Amino acid sequence: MSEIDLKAYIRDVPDFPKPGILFRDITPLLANPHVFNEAIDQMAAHYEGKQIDAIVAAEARGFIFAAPLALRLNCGFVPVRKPGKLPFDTHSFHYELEYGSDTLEIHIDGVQPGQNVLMVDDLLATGGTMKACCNLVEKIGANVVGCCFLIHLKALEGEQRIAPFESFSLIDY
Ligand SMILES: O=P(O)(O)OC[C@H]1O[C@H](OP(=O)(O)OP(=O)(O)O)[C@H](O)[C@@H]1O
Ligand SMILES: Nc1ncnc2[nH]cnc12
Repeated sequence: MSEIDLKAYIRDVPDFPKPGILFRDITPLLANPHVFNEAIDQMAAHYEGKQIDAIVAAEARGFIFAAPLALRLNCGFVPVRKPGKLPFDTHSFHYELEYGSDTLEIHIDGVQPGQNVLMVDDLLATGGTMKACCNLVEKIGANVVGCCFLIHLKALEGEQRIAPFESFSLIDY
């Protein structure tokens, strides 16, 4: 069991990016290689022994955890990006958030039907982003093995929103 208190490396920034939002800033954790490494180790340990072919994550903060975790689990990393950023043919998906809507894209050959896919992001808030990504992966015919987060903001009920997909987080508020 690790002695590192991961939560101690998250900085609270009130009223960012808007009044009333308490922003959970991951940059102190990222700045410390021992702590960052411990977070990736704990994520990898949770999925040890599971068959995972690929990790899918949305830009930008999701990439930070998805890439090292993919190397640790010896599987591919497939990026989901904002419109117009991916160079090859894409599936595009539009989704509703708590306030407003957004569009994301994935390469058509990024995930193959039948693959087991682990979804990764830095933070689960309303679950809108993750639910949209999971729905897309399933529409392609792949299986979502689980959804892995560094941080889970429980009061926003994102876990219920992404159900029945399983979620796992290292730090809960
Ligand atoms: O559960 P939700 O309500 O969907 O919110 C969580 C998402 O919000 C943040 O990304 P953001 O859109 O701020 O983009 P960024 O990673 O580029 O900062 C975070 O990295 C998650 O992807
Ligand atoms: N409170 C929060 N802190 C950091 N990132 C977020 N993304 C959505 N809500 C957030």
